[in-house]
Amino acid sequence: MIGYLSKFFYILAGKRRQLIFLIFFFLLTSLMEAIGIGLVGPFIALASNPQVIYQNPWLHWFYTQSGLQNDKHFLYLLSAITVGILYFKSVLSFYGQKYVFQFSFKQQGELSAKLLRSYLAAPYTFHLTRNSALLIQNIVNETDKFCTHFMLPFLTSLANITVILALIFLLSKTNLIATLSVAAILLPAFGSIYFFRYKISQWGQEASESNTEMIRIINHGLGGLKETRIIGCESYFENQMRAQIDKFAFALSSFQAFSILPRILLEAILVTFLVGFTIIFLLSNQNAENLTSVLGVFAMASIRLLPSVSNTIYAFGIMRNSTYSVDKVYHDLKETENLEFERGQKILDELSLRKLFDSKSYSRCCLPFEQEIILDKITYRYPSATETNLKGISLHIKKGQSIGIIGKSGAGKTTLIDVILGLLTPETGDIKVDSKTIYNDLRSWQNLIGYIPQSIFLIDDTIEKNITFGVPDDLIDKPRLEKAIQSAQLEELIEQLPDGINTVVGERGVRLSGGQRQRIGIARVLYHEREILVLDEATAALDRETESLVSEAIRSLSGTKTMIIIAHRLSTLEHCDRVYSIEKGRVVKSGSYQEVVACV
Ligand SMILES: Nc1ncnc2c1ncn2[C@@H]1O[C@H](COP(=O)(O)OP(=O)(O)OP(=O)(O)O)[C@@H](O)[C@H]1O
Repeated sequence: MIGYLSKFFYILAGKRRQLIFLIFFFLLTSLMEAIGIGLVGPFIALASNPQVIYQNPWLHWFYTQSGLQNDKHFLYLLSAITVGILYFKSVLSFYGQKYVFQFSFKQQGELSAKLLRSYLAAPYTFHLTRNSALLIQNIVNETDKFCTHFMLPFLTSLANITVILALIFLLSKTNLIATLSVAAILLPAFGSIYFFRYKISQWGQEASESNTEMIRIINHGLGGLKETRIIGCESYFENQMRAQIDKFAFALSSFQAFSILPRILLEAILVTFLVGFTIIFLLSNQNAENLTSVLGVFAMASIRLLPSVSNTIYAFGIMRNSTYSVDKVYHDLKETENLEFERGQKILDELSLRKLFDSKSYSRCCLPFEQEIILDKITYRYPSATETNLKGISLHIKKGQSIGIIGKSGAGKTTLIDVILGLLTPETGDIKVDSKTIYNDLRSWQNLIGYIPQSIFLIDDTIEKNITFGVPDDLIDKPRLEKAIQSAQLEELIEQLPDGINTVVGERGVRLSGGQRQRIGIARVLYHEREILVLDEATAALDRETESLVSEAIRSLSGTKTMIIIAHRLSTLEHCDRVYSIEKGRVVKSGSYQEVVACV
């Protein structure tokens, strides 16, 4: 558990001051509680025999200090102090608990945001090996488990443990043998958690894994709804889901059933002990007055001790059950932090983002680009690939030029584009802009680029938000938006829609045709007015007529923009200044459109 606590403190880095404050707060409330309960014993003894004032040196001292002349008045004063302290403690512990809840749930939100940020900043290769269901599970469920099933029980058990220690100390002052007996009863209950610790962790892991699997199955079934419906395999996904639900239910119910066991045992053993203690006390003919006061303290202590102990045992169980979540959150934060550091890639803060989208300061966010881009002997191999995917590729692109890249399926065109976009880092070779490597400041290089992939990603929002993608509302440039819509041949479509540019396109743009989605992607890149345009089969989804109109719009940019275009339809590359033909990760031919295409 100590190892998990160090992970816990790593995850909560920067919050140590609040944690220390909380721990002190709990110590204070426990102290108040101990004093309150400690006063109950003398109070009962005093009520049944006022002579105790003169027998007990503490009470006698207090009595003389109070200046009261009457035993009864002293009893009233003592009862008022006892009740007052308990009320004060109750108010204090209410606010303490409230603060703990506020702290925990705030941390959950911050942790989810921190994880999302880490995933967004992580290298592209990180995402090539991770299923998004796993990331969703980590951001939403594991952070929830970390906060509500690890941090919250940890903090409340700190409070409970201080109460337990204070009460045991109090008991030991009253009757040492009885205290040792209580300790002997409590130890096996704590021991049961220790004994079953691996099983408890395993149940937690199984529940988490089936949760991830459930998200994955839902993604598959609903994500490919058309295919699912036509093939008729709905029950295939349903059965997969049921299998995971069974696993999840088994893991959760096993843990829940186990976690109440110590509490039930503890209650039974403690009651047996109290009854046994009373009988032994009576049989040994001890003073009944002593018994009343000792039992009074014991009864109060049991009322408070029993819930504290069973809550602590329950909390330990829950924490143990959530260690898998702590591991996952810790692992991903640590891994992405290292990767981010290695790559020097950073996420723009609010101010830099606004600068980037503000046309007045845009150029200051970019790498200076006046002459040329040089790709110098780029080699790249995917982490899971056995063969090198790009083998010493060199390209030379002058500012304002358009180059075309052709090649059979699997030749390495998209891989090359991903290297140019800065998503994949080459094993050897360099990309230079005006003789400066882009790898010293990848973000400034990416700020120069506009990208249109084979299939455009649309958010479930309005057409306007999809075109201006990521631009804060107050920075949306309306005339620029109109111009982009016009150039991407979207005017007619928008006019037909009842809500025009404010029409919501649906998840991944389901309410639009493939060609319309692609044109929104083209409008997006035109709106952002980047210096370099990278088009990966950008017009492939368009019909011939729209394609020629859109291609015309793109072509009209040649000379002003630098373009890197991948196309299967060779006619799309006709206007390119230079065409490169790629085969098995190598440039096999380059030259003018006529020189290269004539050989294909
Ligand atoms: N994530 C990956 N991990 C391992 N290998 C990959 C990965 N992505 C692509 N590859 C391999 O890299 C090679 C080049 O793929 P790439 O997608 O660049 O080809 P392409 O020329 O763009 O093909 P297409 O025209 O069909 O899109 C292929 O052999 C492919 O199997």
